[in-house]
Amino acid sequence: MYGPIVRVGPNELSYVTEEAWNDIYKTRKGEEQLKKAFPQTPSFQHGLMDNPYDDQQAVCRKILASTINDQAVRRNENILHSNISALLKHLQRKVRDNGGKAVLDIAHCYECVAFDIIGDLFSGETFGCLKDLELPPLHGELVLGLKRLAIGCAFQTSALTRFLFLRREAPPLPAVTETERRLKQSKKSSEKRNDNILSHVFEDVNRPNGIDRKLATRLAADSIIGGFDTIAIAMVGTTYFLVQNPSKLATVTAEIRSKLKSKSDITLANVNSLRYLNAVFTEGLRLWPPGPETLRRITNAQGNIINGDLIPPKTLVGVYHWTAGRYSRAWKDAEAFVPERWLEEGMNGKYANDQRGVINSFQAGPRNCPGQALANAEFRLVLVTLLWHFDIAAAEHQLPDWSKTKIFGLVANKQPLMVKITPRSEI
Ligand code: HEM
Repeated sequence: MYGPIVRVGPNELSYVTEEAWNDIYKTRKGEEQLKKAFPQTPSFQHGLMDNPYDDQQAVCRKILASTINDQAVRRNENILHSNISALLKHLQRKVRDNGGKAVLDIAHCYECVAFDIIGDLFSGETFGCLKDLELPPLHGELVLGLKRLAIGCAFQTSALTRFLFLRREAPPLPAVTETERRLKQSKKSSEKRNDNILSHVFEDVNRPNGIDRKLATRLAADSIIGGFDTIAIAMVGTTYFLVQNPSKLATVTAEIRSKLKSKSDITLANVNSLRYLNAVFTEGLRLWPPGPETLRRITNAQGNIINGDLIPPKTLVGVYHWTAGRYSRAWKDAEAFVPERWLEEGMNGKYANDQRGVINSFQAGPRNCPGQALANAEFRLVLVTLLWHFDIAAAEHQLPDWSKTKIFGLVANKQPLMVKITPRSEI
């Protein structure tokens, strides 16, 4: 068993402590923030996620965050509902066509709905996934992009690999190409709905001292990169743990159906108050973080105090989400799915000694996730809609053990999740 600080590479430390979150990711008065360690290729256009400059990052963040924050999500709640309804119709048809029950890959369904929602919020055009429940090639290209990023991060760590692999121009990111395509299209279209991410980001370009077009394109693209798959992964992981733990599934289903009497009660305001569901979400993220590895930071030129020690300059440091969520010295029953540990009864009882602060699923500090409100809303609305309409169960008696899943940098290897769905009997 390793301790909470592990040297995971010649120049890299991994931490699992609450203090490390503060020291690595938060801003300290009068001190420069620790920079993100991202692969740097010549003339690469930074957006938000990979922006190494504190001042530019803060400007970009303000612009993007205003398009996906709580208010923006509430204003666009109808977009979430219309896409979720499209998914629901597919599920209902499959059940009807199969004599009252269907076995399907729910992971694929989640990927389709999440991709269409982000497309719709982005510029008012979905990716068409929910038409025939099919993902376009762009989805695979985006996943590949994240894998390439993981390889780039590894190459960044040594002078030799930097010289060999990172001195050439990087090919355009698929999300940027898609953003440029949509920009052209929106110029041609006469029917514009301006309350979308792309329009809001480009509004800034036209302001005095606004950001330039190249940066705006890359910034808008970051919302696709950050939002196209993260929520789907959170939903798949959580559904896996729910069908693996039928008593927890029964508890959350009962909460949903008892609090929301009719279909029209499935609203953002109502689902936010479901306390067991909230605990399910948090626990799902603990065991199945969408970015399981870490986004490293690099210590400053004079070094930094981290977890009480002075760490030399230019050392890579980070908290690995997967490791922190499953660290058995921080969690009782670390590998078990126990939403109760996030509820008062668990916090004051059996799980009182859990070190909840060793995870921050949406990160901490000035570079935490600006998509949190959207993730919270979408996760809840999709899961609630599914469990309100259907009884679900694992299709196989013996579920594969996902704790052995291979992790490739920022992405865990995807696998299908076959579930059996039947209409809830009382409807
Ligand atoms: C369950 C869903 C999600 C999780 C768990 C998640 C998690 C995270 C985490 C951990 C970071 C920090 C990365 C770092 O270390 O620097 C981050 C950053 C970011 N996320 Fe999310 N995210 C989710 C959904 C979304 C969505 C839906 C969007 C956009 C629509 C989004 C956009 C971003 C962006 C743009 C950043 C970079 C922020 C910055 O550097 O200032 N995320 N996210």
